[in-house]
Amino acid sequence: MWNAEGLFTGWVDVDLSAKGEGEATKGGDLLLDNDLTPDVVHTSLLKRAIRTANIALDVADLLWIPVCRSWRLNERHYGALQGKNKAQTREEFGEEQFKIWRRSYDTPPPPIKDNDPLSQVNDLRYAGLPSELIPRTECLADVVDRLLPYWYDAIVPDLAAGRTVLVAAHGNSLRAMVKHLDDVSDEAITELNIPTGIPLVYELDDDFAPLKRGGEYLDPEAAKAAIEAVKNQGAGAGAKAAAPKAPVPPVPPAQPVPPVPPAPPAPSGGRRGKRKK
Ligand SMILES: O=C(O)[C@@H](CO)OP(=O)(O)O
Repeated sequence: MWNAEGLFTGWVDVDLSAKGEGEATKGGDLLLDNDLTPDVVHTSLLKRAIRTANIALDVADLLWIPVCRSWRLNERHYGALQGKNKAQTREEFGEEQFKIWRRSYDTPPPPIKDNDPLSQVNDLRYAGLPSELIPRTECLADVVDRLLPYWYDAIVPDLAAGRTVLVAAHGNSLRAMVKHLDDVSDEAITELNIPTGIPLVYELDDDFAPLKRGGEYLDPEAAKAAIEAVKNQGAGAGAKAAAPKAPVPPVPPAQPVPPVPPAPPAPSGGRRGKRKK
């Protein structure tokens, strides 16, 4: 629902829109059409992933399969940007900062305050977690760090037992998973976007490495268009102004340097510095 409204979502438990329900139904059809029969499903603790899985599995008549849920599959925590409008944020802070917050590997958005109504510190579903494990913001590197224990301890054992595993998660938590699977560099991952609702299939070898790098979308044409749409989220009026047909105004010779947008407060958590692959 917040994708439709152009808002940063992160750990806020926003529901599926009618469009999202339609995508999930199509996802179930694609599983059926491709004879893909998951033996087990892993989801985040967020209802948009849980409902996506349920709708798709219902279509495939597989609602009965075992389910595991974990906060480690949750969307990347968007810190103080949660609930903010993407286009407005891009306009206020500029294209570069906007892209850094959305897609950089190791720069998290400013942290959310614990007393912010969109903070998750008092959310019942994380009551069993030590407070320091509940993110106040995350960069993608932080997501890789919290996702990998789940990959090794929960998903790999299912794969090792020969099971077909369905993972229903989120654009950025799945970017973290793909980064691990395909061994994508910290630079290259900034250009990777994962769309909603289109199953992405990885066949893995005995070492749980992909037989085909990048996997395979079950509807490659729809995926291509949807990837572009995700990439351009928040582009709004700026994108229209930059469209090829728009005349490019000449730059006057003595153009004053525009003021640098204010730097966000230093994040309290999150990973900084370069990480090895
Ligand atoms: O808002 C979010 O949580 C994510 C996923 O919808 O958006 P983005 O693609 O901007 O990282």
